[in-house]
Amino acid sequence: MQVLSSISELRAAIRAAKRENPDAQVGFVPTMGFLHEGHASLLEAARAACDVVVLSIFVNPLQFGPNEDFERYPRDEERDLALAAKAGTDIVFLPQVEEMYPAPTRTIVSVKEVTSRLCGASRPGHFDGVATVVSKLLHIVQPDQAFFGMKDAQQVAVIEQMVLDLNMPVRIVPCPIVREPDGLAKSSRNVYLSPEERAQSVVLSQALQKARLRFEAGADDTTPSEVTLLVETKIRQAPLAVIDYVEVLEFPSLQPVSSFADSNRVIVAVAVKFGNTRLIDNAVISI
Ligand SMILES: Nc1ncnc2c1ncn2[C@@H]1O[C@H](COP(=O)(O)OP(=O)(O)OP(=O)(O)O)[C@@H](O)[C@H]1O
Ligand SMILES: CC(C)(CO)[C@@H](O)C(=O)[O-]
Ligand code: BAL
Repeated sequence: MQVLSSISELRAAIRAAKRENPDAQVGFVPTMGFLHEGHASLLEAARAACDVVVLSIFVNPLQFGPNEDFERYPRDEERDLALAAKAGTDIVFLPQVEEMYPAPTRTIVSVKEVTSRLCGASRPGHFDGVATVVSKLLHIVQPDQAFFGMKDAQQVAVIEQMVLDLNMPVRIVPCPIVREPDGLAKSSRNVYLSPEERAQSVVLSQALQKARLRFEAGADDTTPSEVTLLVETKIRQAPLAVIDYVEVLEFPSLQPVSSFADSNRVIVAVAVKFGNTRLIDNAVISI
């Protein structure tokens, strides 16, 4: 496995791999590091579908708000490289901030409408930062396929819209959410939780499970506000949970649903704070 920190070295390595096999399919997994089984599942999906697997680890300052956790975001390069190697990665791109942003960027990629709700509303500017860095990374790596986790379902919708609108020649592959045995979605930020918060964080997945069961019992005789209330009531059973949002929207447009009779696919999306730690989770349900 090659570990590279400059854009020129990375481009040379990908060119060399393509010289060796001109038909090589390049798979790309962008991350912010502190890798866990969720990231490993993306690398394994890339390994299964592609000949060359490229992983990027970059904590992107552009997507963090002024009062967010950029400085304290967990980092562990040695552990990340061991996990990446085990998952079959060929090339790891580990740039410093100065390599990605040698000067203040004057070009921002801003995706409209799909960013107006959920994390787009709670974290102003966040998706401009994500779309800009993902656009840069896609231009640098030029993969055939790029793999993203559905834990960040709005991010998947944003990137799919960007790739469509800007005619980027890459296939976006959404991958399922990997969970802890008790249901909590794996996330680098889970390490911030105190033991008490960790125990209570299980309400997110339990609340989404309740929503799933409600749809299974019959989508025709429920409403978005009833599902929202069901989910909020379950989350409020955790005394330390502070709800940021609970929303039921059409997926992937992320626009409001008036009645389930008119929708094929909806997302029940939640963001909940435990102390300073903000967790997100969702269920995408076909009706
Ligand atoms: N539990 C998971 N299952 C599947 N994919 C995941 C999971 N967690 C993260 N990913 C995916 O890994 C990629 C990189 O995400 P990132 O490095 O931000 O990890 P994270 O654990 O989501 O961190 P954070 O704590 O910032 O939410 C994204 O496409 C993300 O959706
Ligand atoms: C896609 C991404 C690597 C861009 O910084 C980040 O938003 C993430 O880890 O999901
Ligand atoms: N996984 C999304 C990256 C972020 O929270 O900034």
